[in-house]
Amino acid sequence: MLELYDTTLRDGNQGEGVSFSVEDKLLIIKALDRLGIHYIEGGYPGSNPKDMEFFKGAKSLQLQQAVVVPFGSTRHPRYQPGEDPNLLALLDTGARTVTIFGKSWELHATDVLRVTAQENIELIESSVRFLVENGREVIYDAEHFFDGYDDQPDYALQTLKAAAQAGARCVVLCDTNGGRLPLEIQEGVRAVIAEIGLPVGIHTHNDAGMGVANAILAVQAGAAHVQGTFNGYGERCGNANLASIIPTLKLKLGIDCISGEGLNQLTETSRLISELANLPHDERQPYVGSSAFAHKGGMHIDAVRKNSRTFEHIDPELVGNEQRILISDQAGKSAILKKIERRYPNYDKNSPEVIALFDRLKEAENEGYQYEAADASFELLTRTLLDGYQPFFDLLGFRVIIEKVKDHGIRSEATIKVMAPDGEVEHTAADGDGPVNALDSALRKALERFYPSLQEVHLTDYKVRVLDTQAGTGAKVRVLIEASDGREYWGTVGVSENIIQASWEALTDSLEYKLYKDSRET
Ligand SMILES: CC(=O)SCCNC(=O)CCNC(=O)[C@H](O)C(C)(C)COP(=O)(O)OP(=O)(O)OC[C@H]1O[C@@H](n2cnc3c(N)ncnc32)[C@H](O)[C@@H]1OP(=O)(O)O
Ligand SMILES: CC(C)C(=O)C(=O)O
Repeated sequence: MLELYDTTLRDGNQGEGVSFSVEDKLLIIKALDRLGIHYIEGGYPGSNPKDMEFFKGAKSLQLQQAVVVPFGSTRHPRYQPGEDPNLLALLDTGARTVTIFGKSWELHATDVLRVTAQENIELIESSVRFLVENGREVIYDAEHFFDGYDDQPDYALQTLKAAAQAGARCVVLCDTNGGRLPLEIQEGVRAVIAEIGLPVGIHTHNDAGMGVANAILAVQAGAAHVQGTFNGYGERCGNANLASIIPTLKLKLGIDCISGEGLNQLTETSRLISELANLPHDERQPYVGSSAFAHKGGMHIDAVRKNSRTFEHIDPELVGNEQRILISDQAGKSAILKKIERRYPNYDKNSPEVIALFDRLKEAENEGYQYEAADASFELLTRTLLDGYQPFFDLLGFRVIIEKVKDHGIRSEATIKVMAPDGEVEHTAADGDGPVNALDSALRKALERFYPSLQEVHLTDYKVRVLDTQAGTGAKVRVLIEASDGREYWGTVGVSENIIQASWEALTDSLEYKLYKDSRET
């Protein structure tokens, strides 16, 4: 069985902008355990009090299968093993498996540790032996193995043999600088397997964009343990991305490293980790990004409607992801049919309704509307054209006042008049941080009496894009709003030369969609 070793919480945490709290780490460990990861590197206890603290909390975790591992280095040349603070910190965690790294490249021994090549071998041997004699299972990470092997193959192998003779359970070959190419990795792994009677692991970085490819080739060359981080977090360009490695191993190479149910949780887990890292999820990530199975070209959408295998390398559900159809000016009638087929199963490409919607879409996109991120506006447009949908409210008028008095702040106020379907007219006013906020508040004030569920809606994103920059301040703008009611997110769009009008369109679509959605649910 191939071992999966996750180092998001240690090497991933070395990535720019990534810093997990103890609580984040505990949540991530539970998610990785549910997924089926075998080893989770939790942190570097010799590095900082937060990581030491983390290992105290980790002891009480009830995990199904994952082993939580602390990470550290071989002893410092200044200390004997029994005095080395870093080795003692590893023992202090109480973990039964520990990982330490040592130098495989003579350059690092002489220029960084400032010891001789032979002294470096002794550091490795004595550190591993000390941990083994203290009852620990040791995973030995050979830092810069491939650079060292390229420079002096015999020396690099000697460092591994020192770890093996001292009792390491497994040696992990690292492409620490991330600059090696797949065939070099394959050759190195094969050479080590031929020389060392231990399971061999792989740990690669992405500095040449080869992180995942290098890990996969290593496994094909016989590596039995693969390290990586979720979402590819890690120092510089990051580590090999486990969210790509795992499905590739399981689905392409048939390596049974994770269960089918585990694999189904891949997208959810990757998103959770982005969330806890407080970083935007990379939607272009293979397998787990929302663009991974999103089709935009009209011909491609036509093909996936006929058979999804034509443009999908795997079934997205296997990794917990889903197919998405993007509506844009590059869509054809098949794209429209795919979007509406559940509600209107009897339409085909020649239905006048479909042609009308297609023509309106092309026109609207030409005017600057973009429905790719505005599914809710597209749904309302569809319902209006195909079913004569009647909106829940009708705007009779609004006025926005922006007032600036010297030495005082700027003030925005909106008044609004709307009519509900029963003919009742509501006239309200509200202040706001800016004109759009004032309009939003006045509109809600007017409508919430009729439709209390609008209180659940909040705007989660507001984006303005200038469409014809050469027109200066007279340019047309596109406003995209994302809203949520805590259960669902939806996007709406508005376009105008007037930013208030564009915002108004997107805003009203967003409230209208909530009412439409609620009416469908009841
Ligand atoms: C490839 C990797 O990702 S390996 C992991 C790298 N991760 C980190 O560095 C994050 C955690 N590191 C830390 O918190 C700190 O560097 C500490 C606490 C470990 C050490 O802090 P300091 O004692 O102040 O040392 P500093 O960071 O300045 O220098 C690193 C020291 O580690 C030594 N060192 C580097 N690799 C090894 C090794 N494999 N074995 C033993 N010592 C090592 C260096 O020689 C240097 O010691 P020196 O100053 O006596 O020459
Ligand atoms: C020491 C190892 C595991 C490492 O982080 C690397 O080589 O990148």
